[in-house]
Order: sequence, then structure tokens, then C-alpha cells
Amino acid sequence: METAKRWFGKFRLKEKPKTSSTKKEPRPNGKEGSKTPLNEETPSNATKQKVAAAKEYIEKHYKEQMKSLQERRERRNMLEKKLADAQVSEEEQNNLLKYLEKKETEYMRRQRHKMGADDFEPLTMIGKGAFGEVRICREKSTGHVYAMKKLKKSEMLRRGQVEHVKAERNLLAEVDSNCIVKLYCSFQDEEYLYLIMEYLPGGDMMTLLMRKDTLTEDEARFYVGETVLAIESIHKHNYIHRDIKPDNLLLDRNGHMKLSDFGLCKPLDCSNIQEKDFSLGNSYSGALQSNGRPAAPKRTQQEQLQHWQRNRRMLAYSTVGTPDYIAPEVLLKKGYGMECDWWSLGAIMYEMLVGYPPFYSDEPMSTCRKIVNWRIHLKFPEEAKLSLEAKDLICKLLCNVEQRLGTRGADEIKAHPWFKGIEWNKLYQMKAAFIPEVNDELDTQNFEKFEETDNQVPSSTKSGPWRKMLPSKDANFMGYTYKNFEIVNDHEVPGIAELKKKSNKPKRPTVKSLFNEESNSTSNQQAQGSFLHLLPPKLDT
Ligand SMILES: Nc1ncnc2c1ncn2[C@@H]1O[C@H](COP(=O)(O)OP(=O)(O)OP(=O)(O)O)[C@@H](O)[C@H]1O
Repeated sequence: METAKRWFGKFRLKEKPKTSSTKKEPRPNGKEGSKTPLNEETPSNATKQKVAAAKEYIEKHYKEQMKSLQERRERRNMLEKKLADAQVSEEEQNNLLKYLEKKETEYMRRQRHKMGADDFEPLTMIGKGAFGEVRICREKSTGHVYAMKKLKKSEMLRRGQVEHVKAERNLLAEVDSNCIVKLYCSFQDEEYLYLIMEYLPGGDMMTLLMRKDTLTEDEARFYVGETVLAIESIHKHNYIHRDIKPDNLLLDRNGHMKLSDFGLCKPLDCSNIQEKDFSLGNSYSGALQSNGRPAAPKRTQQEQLQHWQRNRRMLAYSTVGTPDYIAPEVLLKKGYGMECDWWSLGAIMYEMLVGYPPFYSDEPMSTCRKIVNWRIHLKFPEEAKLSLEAKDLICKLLCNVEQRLGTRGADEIKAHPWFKGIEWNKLYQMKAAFIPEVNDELDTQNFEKFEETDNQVPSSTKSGPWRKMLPSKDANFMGYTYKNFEIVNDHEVPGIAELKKKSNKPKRPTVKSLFNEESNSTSNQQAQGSFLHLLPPKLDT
């Protein structure tokens, strides 16, 4: 209750000074006034907003407290179940349970610590978007390396992206999957929102595609397959990405792919274009565009590829982004569902095999027109040698929503003949199509180099102990703060070294089967030689 009072304090309504006018005066007819004038009883809009914000804050906080208790219980149950199945000695069981409790205590301590940008040392910039930047950073207290995404609040507000940014934080916190970039924590200060994520040093698919020009069908099958699993995992949680593109497909140290950048989609505003405009001949093989300009000359596959590559990065960093992978129903703002992500998959698959996306044009607006008019613009260049199955799958993804594969679930796509023989549940354990070169934890060779300008380096004026007193939260971004259990690392848990030693006995064969089936080879290796791998690997959901 005390805490509730404190929260209410944050949103305390301004009390009106009592004036004689608020007193109930007898009415002229002698009856006591039963009604006060409307403007004295009805709270102002600002007050209503504050009340609503306070309500949202309190409800969210309680919900999170309950969720966190529930998760703690689940972690304990999961461990107990695993221990029971593993036939581990009683002493070992006790050690592991003690370990979990210690980790929980450390996690709770971490929860109480208000995190801020000055808990991290900012290092090399690895990405730049319309709303901010991404750079690797080192947590000062632990030395761990993460990727820090920093988004400018004012820019998010100006572009009406507040709901999107909340959706991104919610999805990352909620969906716990191998195919989704892991979020460790999120916080804010008065100017920025921050997401602290796992650093995926393999670079992004855009960079890989620019280096390789085209992929073989086997290589493409691996990445398209992993993208299918990633899309499926977010759809299972009822999220739609809407903006899946190679820049948002990141590669981990082993070359496996993870989906990132949720919610910050920037569809081109095509609302001023009528559907009839799209039906006018404006292809570069046609005579004139609808805007009267001469159509671009017809290019060979090689010429088109070079043209695309010259423009690609510029498009990626432009404020509107590239529309090349956006589904027609999203562009037309007709109302759309999860199927739009399967369209994007089709466009990415086309690019992997042909070298550039299917509706690429010199002007983004012209690309939009081609997408909406896909029936006449979807063509495979003669020079590109695609198997019949590959063409068939692309055509079944780049089509009307009703006919689109995936509309009735990811299994429809998985069952397509192009994927014949793929072992879906082993894909993330397989050797990747390309293993990125990564020399150490700070290696950024798989990313483009970004020039640092003075205002890009995070300022230290907002750091220091006094930052806790700054008004870091505002109603627009309430509830943004989050911490994942996995932010707690073994060596931070007091007394863990001793417990580890105790449970560092040689592994019994029975225990082997208890490795978390989903975890990748790296985490398996880390767990070798101890029973610690029995601990719940994931915190949330
Ligand atoms: N966790 C990560 N690990 C490694 N690189 C990352 C990570 N997150 C982002 N990046 C890099 O930063 C780039 C931009 O990231 P992201 O797309 O999330 O930012 P954004 O500001 O939302 O960009 P956009 O304008 O595309 O929406 C990515 O293409 C990728 O190269």
C-alpha cells in the first residue's frame, strides 16, 4: 500500500484552492443547490489523462509483479522436474536449487537497480536507423558486451511511432525464441529509449547479400527456412512484423539467423495514390510512367543488380526506408494480417536467388506502384536460373492474400516441395550456410563502418548518480523498463564458484539427454562438464 501511495504521488492531481465559489450556496428560491456548475465538478482533460496514466502504471506494475512471481515459480518447478528425471544425487540437487535461489536473489537485486546509459560504455557504432543508432557496448559492472539500440523519444513522438516502439519492447520481452534477438533490458532517460540486446556479430543479411550477389538454392533454403521459423514464432504470439527485410535478419557468431527490429516499420505513405494509379503502365519496360517521366531503360540482370547495390545502403538509411519487401495490402492501407510477413519472405527469397528484389525501381514510389501492380511486374530475368520449385514458391508467396501460402499457417510453407528433405526441428543445430569470421567479442568486421560525429557520442551530462533524480519517464513511454533473468551471469552470483566446483563432477550419460533441446551448440558447450546446464535457460514466458 505504501508503494501504491508513492506511485499515486507521481501522478498527484493538483488540488484546487478552496474558494467561496466552490461552496454550495443557497439557491435564490431558497432550496440548497444540489448541483454545482459543470466546470467545477468535471475534471479537466489533463487531470483525466494523468489519472488514466496512473491507472495504467499501477495496473501494469502489479501485473508485472505477478508475472515475475509466476516466472520464479516456473523456474523452480522446471528445475525440480529436470532434477527428478535426471537421477542426480541429493547433494547435487541441493546445490543446484541453492544456485537457482542465489541467482534469483541477484536478479531481484538487479531489478531494484535503476539502469541507465551510464551503466554501459558505448563502443563501435554498428547500425543507424531513422530513429537512432545501434552500437556495441560493455556493461561496466560485469564487462559483458551487448548491442545497445538508442531511440530518440522526440523523433518517435513526431512520427507517431510510440505504439510501435512499445510493441517492439513488448515482443522482445515476451517472445523467447532462438530465432528472435534476445532482449536483456530496456530503460529510458529524458531524451532516449534504450534496448540492451544480445550482440549478433555475424552482421545482417543485407550486408551478406551485398557481398555475395546471389546465393545458391541450398544456401538460400537455409536462410529462408530459418526466416520461416522466426516469422512463425512471432505469429504464434500474435505479432505481425510488417517490415521484414534483409537488414532486420541478423546473424549470430555461428551464422544462424535471428529476426530483429520489431515495430519500427516505416511504410511509405501511399495513401495519396489511388489504386487506379497503380494500374497505369509505369514499368521500366513500359513507355511512360504515370507521372509523365520517361520510364527507366530495361536493364540486364547484371545491370539491375549493380544499380540495386549502388542504391541499397542509401535506401536503408533513408528516413523512409526501402519499400521493396512490403506487402501490397500494407502499402494500400487496406487492412492486413499476418500474411503480409509471408509476402516479405517471398521478396527476400527472390532477392537471394536473383540478386535484387522483385519490384526494385530507381524511385521508391515507383517500387510501390509495382508492388501493388505485382501481377504484371513479377518477372524472373532469363539469366537467373531458378528451379521450378523455387519459382513456384516465390509465386505462391508474392500473390493475393487469399491465395498466399502461409495464410493458413507456416506449415503450408514448410510443406512446399522446395523445402523437401529439410529437418525443421534441427535447422538451428545445423552448420550454417556461411560461418562469419569473428575474431573476438568486440569484432565488428561484419558491419559497415559508421563515421562518428560529436553529437553521436552519448553525452555524459545526463550520467552520474544525479540521473536518478531526472524526470526520465513520461506518460508516453510508461512501462518501457524491463529486465531479463538472463542478464544475471554466473560469476555475479555470490558463492557460485563454490557451488560450481561441487557440481563440476563428470557428466553422467543420463544427464546428456537433459540439455535444453532448443539451446544452440555454444550454450551446450558452456554447460559441458557440470550439472549447471540443468538450470532453466530462459527467464520469461
Ligand atoms: N542485436 C544486434 N546485434 C548486432 N547488430 C545489430 C543488432 N541490432 C541491430 N543491429 C544492426 O543495426 C542495424 C539497425 O538496427 P535496427 O534495424 O534494429 O535499427 P532501426 O533504427 O530500427 O533501423 P530501421 O531504420 O531499419 O528501422 C541492423 O541492420 C544491424 O546491422
